[in-house]
Amino acid sequence: MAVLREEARRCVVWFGQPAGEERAGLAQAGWIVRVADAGTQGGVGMRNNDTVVALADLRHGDPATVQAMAQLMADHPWLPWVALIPPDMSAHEPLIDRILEASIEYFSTPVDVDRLVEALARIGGDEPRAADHGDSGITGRSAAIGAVVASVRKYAPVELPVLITGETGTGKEVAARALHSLSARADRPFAAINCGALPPNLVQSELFGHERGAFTGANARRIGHFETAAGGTVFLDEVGDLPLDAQTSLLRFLQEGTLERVGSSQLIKLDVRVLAATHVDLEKAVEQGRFREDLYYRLNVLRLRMPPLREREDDVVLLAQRFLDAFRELHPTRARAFSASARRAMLEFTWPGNVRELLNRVQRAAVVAEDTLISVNDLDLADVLTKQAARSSLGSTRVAAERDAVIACLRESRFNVSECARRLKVSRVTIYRLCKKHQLALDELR
Ligand SMILES: Nc1ncnc2c1ncn2[C@@H]1O[C@H](COP(=O)(O)OP(=O)(O)OP(=O)(O)O)[C@@H](O)[C@H]1O
Repeated sequence: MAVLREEARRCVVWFGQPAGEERAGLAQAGWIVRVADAGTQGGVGMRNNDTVVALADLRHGDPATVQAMAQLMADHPWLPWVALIPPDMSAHEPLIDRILEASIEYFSTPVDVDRLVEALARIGGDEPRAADHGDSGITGRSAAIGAVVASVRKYAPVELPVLITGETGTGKEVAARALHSLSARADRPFAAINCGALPPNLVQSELFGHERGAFTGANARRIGHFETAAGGTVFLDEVGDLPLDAQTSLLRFLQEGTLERVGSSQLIKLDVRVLAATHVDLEKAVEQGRFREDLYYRLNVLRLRMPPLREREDDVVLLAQRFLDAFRELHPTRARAFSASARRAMLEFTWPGNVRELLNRVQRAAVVAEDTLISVNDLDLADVLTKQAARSSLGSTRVAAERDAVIACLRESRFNVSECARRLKVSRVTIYRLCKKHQLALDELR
């Protein structure tokens, strides 16, 4: 029996009246515009697999429509909102404040339609599944992760080592698994070994195995990770932590495809692809004599750099929502999505622990959240917004100081622009530019 699947659509629920040009721009980018008004109750014709973004067009903020927006917000708290704000918008009513607080992006009117389309693509996704990169298992829609996936697809079928670099928690192991699963070795074993976690005296035997009686306590023959992964892939995480004797054995394996178990002189031929990762600077380790230069060149044939999360702004909220959805499948929680300030804080934060830290914070927030929306406090990121506010007030203090300095100097120079420019050691053009920037009319100042 044929199974009919409804195609996913992208809809903007527009509270207000889109101009012809706005409607056409969105339609061209593949968005269906549904105009909503005071009569719109709860249901706005969304289907489960549709991507929906709500738009508060405050050019037409009549109280009944604002009320309908607030109702939709209450019924569907996880809906993302954007707001269009007219330049002459007067004092806020509490309902409008709530809408602005819930909005991820604001646009002053007249609207720059290209920017609006870009924002909607960011919020709602370019294509319904663009974030999954097919079968690679790597999630993200940022340009940086797109470049990683392109390299992974190129490197996967090539039988050469790949050196994966990147800060802790950036997904180096995820990338290694993708290289394996997209290679011809996909149905053979994948062994991930954290070299830094192995006791130095046991590294050789863990990797390459040992014979019975090879050392005190070796009561039986043991097969190492390389032999266990025969035909497949070995991923050596923190390869810079390998002791020098293990580096020598690894180099021989890469050059000749053979290994010796500890306590044996018999050469074993093996087909294993080696992937390695490091979060430390291996070049420096080579300079300091802690890492063999010849091994470094062997491992570094193909190089993959995993970008830190702070360079993947477009992925942060997407990954957070994925982690929350995965958590919801396994555990009971009220949380379904993130508040607007939580999203802002996630975008502002620099994520020193990268994707792993994001995963941990989201899981913790899902446990402590008492609402359907995860708040900035649930994520323990309230400080981030406080610092941002302090920075922006510092910015506005600087602007005010610049304005005051220009006015004072103009007064002292009896409004002679050339004299003022000389005193401030800038050009006359700069004085005119500053007057324009701070909306200072020379005639009115006199
Ligand atoms: N693109 C991604 N999509 C989904 N989950 C990801 C992604 N990247 C990383 N993760 C998750 O983040 C966590 C850390 O990833 P991973 O262990 O691959 O990082 P790493 O760079 O190898 O870290 P370390 O340097 O500490 O070994 C894992 O739980 C992983 O599943």
